[in-house]
Amino acid sequence: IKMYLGSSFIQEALRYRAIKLFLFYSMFCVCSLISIRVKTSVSDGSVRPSDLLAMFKQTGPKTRTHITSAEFLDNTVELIREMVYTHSMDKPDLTELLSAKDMETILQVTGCSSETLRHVCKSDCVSKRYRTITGHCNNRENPQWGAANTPYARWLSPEYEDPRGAPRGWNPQHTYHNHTLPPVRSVSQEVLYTHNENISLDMSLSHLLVEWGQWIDHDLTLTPQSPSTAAFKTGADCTRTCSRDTPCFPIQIPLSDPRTGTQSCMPFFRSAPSCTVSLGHREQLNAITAFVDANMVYGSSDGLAATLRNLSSPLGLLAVNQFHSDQGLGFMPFLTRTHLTKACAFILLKHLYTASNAAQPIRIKDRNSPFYKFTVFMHVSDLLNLVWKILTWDHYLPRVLGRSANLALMPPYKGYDTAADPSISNIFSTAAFRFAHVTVHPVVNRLGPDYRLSPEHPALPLHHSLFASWRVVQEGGIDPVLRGLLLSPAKLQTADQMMVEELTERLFQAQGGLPLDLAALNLQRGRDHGLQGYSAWRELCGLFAPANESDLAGILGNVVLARKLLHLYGTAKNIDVWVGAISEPALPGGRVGPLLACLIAKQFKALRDGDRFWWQNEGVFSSVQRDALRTTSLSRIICDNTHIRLVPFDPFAHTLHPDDLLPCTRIGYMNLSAWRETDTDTQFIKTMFFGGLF
Ligand code: HEM
Repeated sequence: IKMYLGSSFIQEALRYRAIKLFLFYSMFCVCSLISIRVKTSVSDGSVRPSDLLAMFKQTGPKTRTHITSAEFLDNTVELIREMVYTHSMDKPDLTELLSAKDMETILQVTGCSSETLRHVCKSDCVSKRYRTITGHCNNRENPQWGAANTPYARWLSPEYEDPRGAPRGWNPQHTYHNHTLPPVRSVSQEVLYTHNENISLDMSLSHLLVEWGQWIDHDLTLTPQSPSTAAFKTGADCTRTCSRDTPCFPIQIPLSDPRTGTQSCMPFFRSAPSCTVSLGHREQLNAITAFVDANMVYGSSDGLAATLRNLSSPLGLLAVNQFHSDQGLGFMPFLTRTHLTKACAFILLKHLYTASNAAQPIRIKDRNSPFYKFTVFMHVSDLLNLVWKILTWDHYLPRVLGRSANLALMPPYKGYDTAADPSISNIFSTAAFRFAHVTVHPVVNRLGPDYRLSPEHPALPLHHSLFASWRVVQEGGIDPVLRGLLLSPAKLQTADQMMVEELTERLFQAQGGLPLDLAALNLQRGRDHGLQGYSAWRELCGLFAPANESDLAGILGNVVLARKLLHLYGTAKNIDVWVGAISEPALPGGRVGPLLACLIAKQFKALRDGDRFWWQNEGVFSSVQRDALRTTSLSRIICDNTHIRLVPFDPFAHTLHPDDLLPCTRIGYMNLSAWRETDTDTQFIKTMFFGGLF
C-alpha cells in the first residue's frame, strides 16, 4: 500500500520554499544595487573574468522564466526530501511519496507545468514551409524536440553525488569506484598545460576551421547559469563558503599550483537546472534551438528575432549598425535596452549597460563593449542557414572525423526520420564538442591586403583579443583578422601539448582580475552536469573499456599519458570524459579519436535526420535548387561580404603561401535563378507576412 505525504504537507513545502526563494532573490537585488564595484569596473577597465563568463552565457527573458521555475521546483523537491529524510532511508524516491495529483500541484505552483506544456502545432501552409524561430513543432509528434529552453538529451543517465544532484566531487572525500576524484586544476596542470611557445602546428588545417567549429557551436548550444549567480559575484565569491543552497562550486587550487598564494580557488557557478516533469535527476537546459538554423544570427525567440530585423522594409533583412560600419559594410547593431533583463538577479548586466549609456552608442574606446555584436556573416540573407549546413556537414565534419569515419558514422541521407530526436545531448555540449579547445592557437594574426603581417596591427596574444570587439571597429575591421585565420594553421593536438596556457592560465585576463582556466572549467562543468566517467562513454559507443594501465596505454598509444591519468584518477572509469576523449589519438585524416568521433557524429546525424526542414528532405527544395546549393563555397561568402579580394580555393585547408590564393573573380557563384518566385508565391508571402502592406 502506498502512503503518500498528503496535500497539506506539499502545500507547506511549497509555501516555505516560495518565501525562501523570494528572500533569496530580494537579497540579490539589494546586494547588487549597492554594488558599485561592477559599475565602476566598466569605466576603469576591470571586469572580472567570472563576470565575463556570466555575460558569455547571457540569456533572454524566456530562459530566465524557465530557470526561475526550475529552481523553485528543485528547491521544493529538496525540501520535501529533507522533511521526510531518515537515516534508514538513503535515497528517498519521490514517486513513492507523492501522488500524481501532488506532483501536478508542485509542477503547477512552481510554473514548471506551463514550461513543459506540450505545444499545439499549427498546420497551415506557413508552418509546413518554414521553421519556427524557437524550434518548436519541427517534429509535430514531439514539438519540444530541439526547441529552445528544453533540457539537454541524456544518452547515458547522469551520476551525481547524491539524489539531489550535487555535482561529482562536491565532497572531495567521496569515492567513485573506490577512488576520490582529483581536483580539476591538478588535471589541467599535470595533463593539459602547454607552453605557448613551440607548439606543434597542424599544417593541413587553417585556423578558420577551428573558428567555424566555435561559430557552429554557438548555433547549437547555450547552457545558462543560474541568474542568482550574479549576486554571488558581487561578494568575495571565491572565499565564501558555498552551501548546498547556493549554486557555486568553486574550483579548488591545489597546494602544488603556481596560483597558490594569489588565489585559493577559481569562481565557478553551476549551470541552471531545467524543469523536468519526472522530478527525477537534475537536468540542464539548452537556451537556444538545437537545429543548425543560424539562430546566433537570427535569434531563438520571437522577441529577439524581431529586434534583429530591419522591420522598416519588406525584404526581411537584418538590421545594421547605425553608428559604425566596416568601410561601408554593415556591422550588427548595438544591443538595445529591450534586450536587457529587468530581473534583479541580472542587475549586473544592467549596471554595465547603464554605465555605458544606454541611449548612446557604446564608446568603443571603452574596451568594454560586451554588448556590441558583429559578424561578417550577417550580410548574408536567409539562404545562409542552408549554406551553413552544407559547409558544416560536407566540408567541416569530414575534416574533424576523418573521411572514413565520416563515411561510416554519417551514412548518406535517407530522408526525414520522425523518430530521431535532434535535441542536443548533454555530453555533446559539456564535453564532446569542446574537443576543439585543444586546437586553438595562442596567437591571433592580423594580415594586411597583401597577406603579410602589418606593423600597424601586430599579432595579438589570444587573451588580448577575447571580448575586444572594439579592436575590430578601431583596428581595420574584420578583414585583417579573417586573412589571419585563412593563412594561419590550427594548433596540432598531441599527447604532450594539449591546451595552450593562453587558455589555461590567462582566460579572460585582459579585463583585469584573476584569470580563469578553460580546461578546469570544462572538467568542472562535466562534474556539475553529472556526466559519467570515460569508460561508460566508451561502452556506449561500442568501444572497449580499459581495465588496466596497459589497456589504457594501448588506447591512447602513449604509456606516459596513461600512467599520468591513472596516477590522478586511480581508475579509467573515473577519468573525466572530456580529458579522456581528447587524449585519444586522432583517427586517420581526422582531428579526433574514436570516442569523440562517435559522439560528435551521433549528434550531427540526429541533427540531420531529425530536422523536418533539412535541405535534402523531399519537398523542402527542388532538385534544381539542391544542385545549386551544392555549389556554395565559403570563399564566395568571404568575397561577397568583405573587402578581401584574394581567397584560398578551400578556406578550411591551410594555405602555405599567399601566392597560392585565387582572385575572387575565379570563385564561382551559386546560381540563384532556381529561387526565382512566381507571382503567386510573391503574393502569398506579401499577404501572409505583411498583410498586403507592401
Ligand atoms: C578562443 C577560443 C575559445 C574560447 C576562449 C572558448 C571559451 C569557452 C568558455 C569560457 C566556455 C564556457 C566554459 C564553462 O564555463 O563551462 C566555452 C564553452 C564551450 N565551448 Fe568554447 N571556446 C573557444 C573555442 C571553442 C571552439 C573552437 C569550440 C568548438 C568547435 C568550442 C566549443 C564550446 C562548447 C560546445 C561549449 C559549451 C557551450 C554551452 O553549452 O554553453 N569552443 N568555451
